[in-house]
Amino acid sequence: MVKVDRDAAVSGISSFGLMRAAGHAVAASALRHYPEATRFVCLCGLGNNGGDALIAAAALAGSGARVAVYLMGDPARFTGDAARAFAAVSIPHQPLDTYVPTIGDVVIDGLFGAGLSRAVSSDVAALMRTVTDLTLPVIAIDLPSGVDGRSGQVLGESFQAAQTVTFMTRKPGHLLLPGRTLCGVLQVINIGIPARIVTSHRASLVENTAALWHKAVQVLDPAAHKYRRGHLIVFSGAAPSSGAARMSATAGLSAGAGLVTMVAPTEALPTLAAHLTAIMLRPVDTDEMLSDLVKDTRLNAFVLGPGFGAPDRARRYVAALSDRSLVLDADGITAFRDDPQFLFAAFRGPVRLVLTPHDGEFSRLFPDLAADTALSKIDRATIAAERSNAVIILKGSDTVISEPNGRVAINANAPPWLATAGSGDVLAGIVGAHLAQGMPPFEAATSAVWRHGVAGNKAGEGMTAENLLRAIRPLPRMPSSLARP
Ligand SMILES: NC(=O)C1=CN([C@@H]2O[C@H](COP(=O)(O)OP(=O)(O)OC[C@H]3O[C@@H](n4cnc5c(N)ncnc54)[C@H](O)[C@@H]3O)[C@@H](O)[C@H]2O)[C@@H](O)CC1
Ligand SMILES: Nc1ncnc2c1ncn2[C@@H]1O[C@H](COP(=O)(O)OP(=O)(O)O)[C@@H](O)[C@H]1O
Ligand SMILES: [K+]
Repeated sequence: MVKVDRDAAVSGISSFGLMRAAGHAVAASALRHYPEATRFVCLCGLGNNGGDALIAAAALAGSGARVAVYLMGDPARFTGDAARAFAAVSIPHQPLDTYVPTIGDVVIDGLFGAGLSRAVSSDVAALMRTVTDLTLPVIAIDLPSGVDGRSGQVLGESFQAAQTVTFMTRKPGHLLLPGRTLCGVLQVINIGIPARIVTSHRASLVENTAALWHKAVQVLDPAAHKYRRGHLIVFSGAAPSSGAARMSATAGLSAGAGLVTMVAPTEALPTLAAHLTAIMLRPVDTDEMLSDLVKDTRLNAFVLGPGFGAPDRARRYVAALSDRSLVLDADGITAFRDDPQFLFAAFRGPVRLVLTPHDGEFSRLFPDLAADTALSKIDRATIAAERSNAVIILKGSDTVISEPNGRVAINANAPPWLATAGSGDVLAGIVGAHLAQGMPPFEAATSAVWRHGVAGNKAGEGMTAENLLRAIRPLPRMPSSLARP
């Protein structure tokens, strides 16, 4: 946004005009959401976030509302547009430390926005806690103060906003946890910067929507046959833990792989056969049997890990699959905890590995990245993708998907009830189906995470992973079907 602002200024757009538009948008939101407020309390830092709050205060006062303004520091230190706003706005103001939060107040939070660079001071943190304890509604300008817009992390303490009004586009801190929750309801307001300037700086970090992958979705022509839709192989572990892989396989078939074969130890076949119908079975007990299997080049993609157990065997099988498209999940990831470099070295060259770790599994392959609290989830996924030469799906409610050349997507459509046993197995199967259909790994992964979220919303709260399987829907092939649930 700093670059966007700079280009907007170069193209002749008045930066003070943008601040005025921002402040008016905040005032409009305050009046719309809290017509019953006893008073609006505008808390102003000394940066442009405070400038926005001063404009909002003037607009609210101009509309007849009762307004109080508290400044964090000496107003002589205002510079640039914020100084101009201070000069233009003639509202009485008081020092921030004299503010006594009172029931009936609606707080307009203009302390810090994009410029937050260190933990908030202890007095500000104490004020934030008092406002939270009194459950006063907070309208955050750009970001709840205390939330780092780059990472979504809280620096010291933050407001819990009821509403957040941001400008032009969402930033990572609006989508990543805990920032996303602290924003409350997010409004993105166009303050008049041309879209071409915003998109020219979008760089490689985007929200995961159909725009990212719709062109890679397989189009079924009337002459399609099952082999054209891809043949997916899912590895099963021993019989008692074969449910996870069955869910991956069923998800793969529902997600559109033309054929799915489960490969399993002979002892597990009766159990699998009792549960499966459309999915084929093939016994593999030894490395020789596996090398026979993988001679078939029509097998387009493999999923290994859910319920697999057997770390030694997992490592040998993965080595035998290193020139194929592979989704490595769960036990398949954990199998490499003592020697992640072996895995990464095996998959050099064109990207063909998709890793689907939750945080725990991530820390087994990338312990240094997991331990580094200075890294955001985006940083961790990006470095991990470069290091492993794999597409990384770093799961959670704010799943981040990254690829080795630096593209990163943040997913935002997942409902919290996806946190249920087996839901990750379903995701692995969907990714496998997309790879089997020939989607490039990053597109296969991003579209699978999105589709998993749509299925979760469709299945609804209280769903189990079985319900999720039945809620898998076709992928949109047009960017116009972007609408998020
Ligand atoms: N295109 C846009 O997005 C626009 C953004 N505007 C506003 O401009 C804001 C960014 O303005 P600034 O860059 O001035 O940044 P801020 O207003 O967020 O704060 C910056 C100041 O606070 C200081 N600071 C940082 N962390 C601190 C801490 N923990 N304790 C005490 N002081 C701290 C910084 O040194 C800096 O002086 C946005 O968040 C938004 O509200 C608007 O004015 C209009 C246009
Ligand atoms: N709070 C949450 N909100 C939304 N999605 C979640 C949440 N917690 C987990 N998920 C998603 O649910 C899935 C869980 O996968 P995983 O942890 O591997 O579980 P399992 O091994 O039981 O299948 C992942 O896709 C993850 O992104
Ligand atoms: K703020």
